[in-house]
Amino acid sequence: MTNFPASLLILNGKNAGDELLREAIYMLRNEGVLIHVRVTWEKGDAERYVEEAWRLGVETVIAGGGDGTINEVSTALIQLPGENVPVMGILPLGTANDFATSAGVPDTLDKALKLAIAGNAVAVDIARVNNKTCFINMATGGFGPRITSETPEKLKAALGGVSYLIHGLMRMDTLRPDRCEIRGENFHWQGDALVIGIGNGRQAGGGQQLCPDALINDGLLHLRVFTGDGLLPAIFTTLTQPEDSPNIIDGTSSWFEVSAPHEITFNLDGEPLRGQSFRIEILPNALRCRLPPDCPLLR
Ligand SMILES: Nc1ncnc2c1ncn2[C@@H]1O[C@H](COP(=O)(O)OP(=O)(O)OP(=O)(O)O)[C@@H](O)[C@H]1O
Ligand SMILES: [Mg+2]
Repeated sequence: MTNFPASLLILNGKNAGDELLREAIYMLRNEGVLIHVRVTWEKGDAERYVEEAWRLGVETVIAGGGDGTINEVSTALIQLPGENVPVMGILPLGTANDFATSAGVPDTLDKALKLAIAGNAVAVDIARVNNKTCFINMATGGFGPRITSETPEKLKAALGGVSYLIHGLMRMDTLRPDRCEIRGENFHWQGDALVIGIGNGRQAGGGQQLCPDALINDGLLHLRVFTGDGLLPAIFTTLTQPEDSPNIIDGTSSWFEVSAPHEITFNLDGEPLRGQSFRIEILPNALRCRLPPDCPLLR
């Protein structure tokens, strides 16, 4: 184990009291593995710790948290200059962990830690919105003020992944289709959209496979639009039997432009972004990530 590359674990503060994790880290250190640990308190902390990791020269920065933590760590990593940019490892400790789950990252602490520290590093894509905000997993968009707001923290803490489903049902009444226009390479669609999913990865919202064919190293974004008149039964059929649904538009492109006469809220790996026009582009091979050898998201 002493030959394992040095790591810095960025632990989302929500998980700071995890005693099993503390034991696992001490055990690794006893075996000679160099692993620093930093704990976040709010947005922005992860970015500073990524810079520190880079200055320390560690080979791996481990994102210990959920999709939001992975988002912050990966976004900060792609901004680092030079050649010695650390690789990203993933320790799934969030509520939904959509990216980690769909990537096949083990959900047991020991296995996930081993993979994060010493797994095979693969170049993966990241998506950038309006030249600024990034997402590594998925952007989901919809109309209505509350549709993509984050599941309340208390509900998440009490119910875990199920809370997304419940919260989703609670806010169904706010779902309403609205006009929008979407362009991409060889792609143009205009109509009434209910939900828009643009994926680098495949699933969001605690297991909803919005872009089932997406790969994180194909240089492409996968688009799925749920169209229709906003009747709830339609979206349930659509989610359960997508192949039979007339309410689905699919597309792939290295970029998409979405514009609408009314405000859309996009949820980028769990963080909201509102606006009327979005340009989303893929940045191919933007960072390296330690993933399982049989990762279903790799081509
Ligand atoms: N100490 C802390 N306490 C509460 N929130 C924190 C803390 N540190 C960072 N955050 C915030 O946590 C959010 C990211 O949480 P993350 O997505 O990792 O977990 P999650 O939402 O529970 O999991 P998932 O997104 O997989 O469902 C960010 O908005 C970040 O600013
Ligand atoms: Mg989150």
